[in-house]
Amino acid sequence: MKQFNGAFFRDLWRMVKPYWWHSEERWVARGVFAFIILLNLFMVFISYRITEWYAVFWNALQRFAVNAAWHQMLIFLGLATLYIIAAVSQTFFTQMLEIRWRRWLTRQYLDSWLAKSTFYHMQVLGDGTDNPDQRISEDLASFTGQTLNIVIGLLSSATTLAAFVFMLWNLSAMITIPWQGSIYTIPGYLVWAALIYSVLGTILTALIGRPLISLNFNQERYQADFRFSMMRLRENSESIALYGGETEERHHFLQRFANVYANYWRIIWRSMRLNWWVSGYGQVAIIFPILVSLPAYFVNKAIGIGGLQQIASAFAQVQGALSFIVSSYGSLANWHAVVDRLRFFEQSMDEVRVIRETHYQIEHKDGPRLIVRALNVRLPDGRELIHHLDLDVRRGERLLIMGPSGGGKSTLVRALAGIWPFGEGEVKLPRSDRPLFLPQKPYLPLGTLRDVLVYPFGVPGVGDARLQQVLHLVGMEALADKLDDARLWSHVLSLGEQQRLAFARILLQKPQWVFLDEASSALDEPAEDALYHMLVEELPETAIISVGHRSSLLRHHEHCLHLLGDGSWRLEAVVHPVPGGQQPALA
Ligand SMILES: Nc1ncnc2c1ncn2[C@@H]1O[C@H](COP(=O)(O)OP(=O)(O)OP(=O)(O)O)[C@@H](O)[C@H]1O
Repeated sequence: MKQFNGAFFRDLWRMVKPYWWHSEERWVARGVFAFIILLNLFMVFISYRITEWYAVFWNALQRFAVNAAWHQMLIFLGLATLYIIAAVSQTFFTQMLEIRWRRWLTRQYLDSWLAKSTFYHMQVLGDGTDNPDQRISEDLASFTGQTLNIVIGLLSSATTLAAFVFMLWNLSAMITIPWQGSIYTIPGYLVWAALIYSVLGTILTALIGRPLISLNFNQERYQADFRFSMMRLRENSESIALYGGETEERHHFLQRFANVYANYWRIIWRSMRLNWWVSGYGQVAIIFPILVSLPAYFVNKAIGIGGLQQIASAFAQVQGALSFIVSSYGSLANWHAVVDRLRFFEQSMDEVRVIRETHYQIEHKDGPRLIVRALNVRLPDGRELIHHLDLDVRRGERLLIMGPSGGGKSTLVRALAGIWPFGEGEVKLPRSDRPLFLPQKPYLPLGTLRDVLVYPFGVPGVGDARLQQVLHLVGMEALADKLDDARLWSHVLSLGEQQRLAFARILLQKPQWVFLDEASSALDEPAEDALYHMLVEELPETAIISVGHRSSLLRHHEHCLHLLGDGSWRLEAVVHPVPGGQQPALA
């Protein structure tokens, strides 16, 4: 069992406070919560009245008082109607509060996760947070739902318990026990009987059922493992089919399913033991309150059938309230785990923020062109990839970055884009220009081909004719009539075709600055050549900064930055020969 210590409650408070104390929705939330508590108190009051009603109604039946019995029927109808209205409203308002709280938290978490590329930095730093998507989609739902249910459930059980303990205490005065010629009254006799019976019963239920908590927890884990293994097959279907790895994969799936199967049998056996006990205990609960009240009924005839019914009903209420409190430890353990996971996720985001603020000394400023001054690019462990880089690129100029594999070319592009958090120096770029950064593997969002083409900024007012023209320019005219097809484009198109679409994006967005990180590496040389030609022709004002390995790219660039792999670098002008002459060379 997890510890409900100071640290846990501090964590919980940090998660609860922003919505209930600072958010713009706090007054609505508090109002709805107060109303739910009022409804709860009202329901306890009605239950109390119904329990009293038992006595009056059954006594009327015992006396054969027809009119009184009918009258009591009408009273019951009124009480039951009120109870139903309160119960339905309580569920409605609780669910409303839950979804509003969840919406608010989801927005907060999404904002923190997406802000300043935190999602990317968490991955770069390998901070150990598994599945942030699950934290946001599932854990936030569990957190809001469970927190409200636990708080409201415990409050309502405590008031029920107090009300019916009070009732049983008063009824106890009527019960006298004859013993060796004298008559005794035990103060609160029924209360003690109810408490001892319910507490013992619920503790035993809890002890027998306790292993089910970890068994159910494991079951979820095994199921998730099983599902995840199949998801990997879906993601890597082509490679697995090419390798012919089906037998191996089947073996893995069945191995994982074996865990699901074995654990489920443990659940079956444990549930059976629990059911023996719960059914027996439930049956005895019907007779036990009557049994302890019989002396009062038979010996001194202080209570009638009605009194017995009232006692039985009050007993059931006390038992229900106590068993909620005792057995809620199961949901409490689950709730604790959810709070831990969310706090861990929050802390990871905070840590990334701190690291970014302390390590990120690459200043990004507004400037007339791309100006890089004294830029050191580092790895997360502080190792220097590029030392003291100075660079100046004007609009319309084209720079090629070359160097050995692992020399830091992509990392430099990341640093220029402002998403690489390690290093120091200064990068200036005109703030009003929206630069476009294209990685080697283009990201194709889910949606229609039109959505894919205008990602990420959108192109207001662009018509089909323009989209088709652009597709034609990048050699993808075959897709011209598929603008509204919604497919998993990243799976349908080859890497080269995806890179062509990325070039189409440049033509549509017309950025002033384009950074191409091996963005044409999957194309053959003539195709790459044609795309670069077209780019220069269509967007002569745009600066192009490319990363590439092929020397054939030199002919499209005016300067070449060589990263030498040891941190040093060399900037050279590309000498373009007269048409028809040899390949371009470096000065
Ligand atoms: N998140 C990271 N954590 C640690 N090291 C990293 C991380 N990302 C990149 N590196 C390291 O930084 C170095 C430079 O990587 P980068 O991708 O910039 O090289 P590159 O010059 O673009 O290589 P290639 O030509 O193969 O694409 C590599 O040694 C790589 O392992």
